[in-house]
Amino acid sequence: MTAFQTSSSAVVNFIPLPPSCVDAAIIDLDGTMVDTLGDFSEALNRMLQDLGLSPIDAGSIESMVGKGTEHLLRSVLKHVLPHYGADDVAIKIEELYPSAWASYQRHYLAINGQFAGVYSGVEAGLQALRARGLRLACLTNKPTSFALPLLELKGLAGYFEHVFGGDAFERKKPDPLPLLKTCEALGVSPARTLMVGDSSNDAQAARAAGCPVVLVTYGYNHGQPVRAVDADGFVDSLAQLA
Ligand SMILES: O=C(O)COP(=O)(O)O
Ligand SMILES: [Mg+2]
Repeated sequence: MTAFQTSSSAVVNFIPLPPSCVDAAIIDLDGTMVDTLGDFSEALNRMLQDLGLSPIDAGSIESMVGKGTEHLLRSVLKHVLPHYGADDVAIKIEELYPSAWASYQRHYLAINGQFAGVYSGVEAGLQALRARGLRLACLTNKPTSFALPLLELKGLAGYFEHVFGGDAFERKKPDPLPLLKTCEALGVSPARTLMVGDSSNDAQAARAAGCPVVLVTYGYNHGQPVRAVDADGFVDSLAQLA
C-alpha cells in the first residue's frame, strides 16, 4: 500500500496528499491538462485530405491518442486503408508515412491550440501544487515542438520547470525512462514524485519508475474505462489535488 491509498480498498478516489509525501509532480498534457482532440482531428483530417484519403471521426481518433505521433499516424492510416490485406496495409503505411508525417506536422503547428481547451480545474490544481512548494514538470508523448507552443498559448507554460515531449528521450511512456529522466532533471527521487495522467500509459510508466500515480477520470484512455487502470487514486479535476 502506498501513502496515497486507504487500507480498506485497493483503488479509491484521491486522498489529499500529506504535504511531506512528495517533493514534485509530473503532469501529462493531452487528456490531462488540455482537451486536444479537436486539434488532433483537424490536423489529421487536413493530412488525410493532402494524401487523398478518406476522413476519420474524432471518436476513432480518441482511442488512438496517447502513445505518441508515430503510433497515432500509423493507427490512423491503418483505419482509413481497410480495403487492403494485412501485409499490403503494412507496406502501404510505411510507404505513406514520410509524407503523412510532413503534412501532419505542418498542419498541427498551423492550428496548434485553436481547437483545444484547458480542462476546468487545471490552473487551480497547478497553483495549489506550486503553493505547496512542489517542483513541477510536464511530460507528454506529443513532440516537444508541439507541446511548448500549446502550453504557452494556454497560459500554462509558466508553471513548469521542464517540459519534455515524446522525442526528448530514447523511449516514451509507458516506458519508465522518461519519468526517471524527468525526476533526474528536477533533482528529486521517483518515490517522492507524483505522476498525474489520464491513461494506462502514464500509470504503467509511473509504476515501473516507482512513482505514485493519480489519474484524471475525464481524459483519453485508449478507449478503455480509466478506473480499471492500476493507479493510486483518481480525480475528476486537478483542483481536487489541492
Ligand atoms: O501525443 C500523444 O500521444 C498524447 O500525449 P500525452 O502523453 O500528453 O497524453
Ligand atoms: Mg495523456
